[in-house]
Amino acid sequence: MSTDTATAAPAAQATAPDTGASTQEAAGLISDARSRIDDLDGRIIGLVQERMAVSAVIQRERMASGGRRVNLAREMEILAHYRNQLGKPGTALAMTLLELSRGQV
Ligand SMILES: O=C(O)C(=O)C[C@]1(C(=O)O)C=C[C@@H](O)C=C1
Repeated sequence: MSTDTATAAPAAQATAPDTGASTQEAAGLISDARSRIDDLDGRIIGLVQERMAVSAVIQRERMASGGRRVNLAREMEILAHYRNQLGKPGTALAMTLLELSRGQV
């Protein structure tokens, strides 16, 4: 077994997430930005879960009153909103949100 320092990474390198950067400065910036992204993703997931809960209330109320789970006209509005704000990938995002909120149709 080799104890060569070239192959034995220092503890800090072994535990730090791989940023792909080749300077400490860049690695620090990337790590900070990744923390912000992790925070944003946590908030986005929380908002998606909140959206799902609100959607469930609407669907339950509509079905209890004799309506259908799905309202296609409303879904068209939502798809257009996301497409207008985010471009074509926005449509796919809205479709995913709708599937999470009301299941597959
Ligand atoms: O707005 C409604 O009527 C809903 O039921 C909510 C919602 C949505 O999650 O946005 C879910 C299902 C419908 O097909 C349309 C929209």
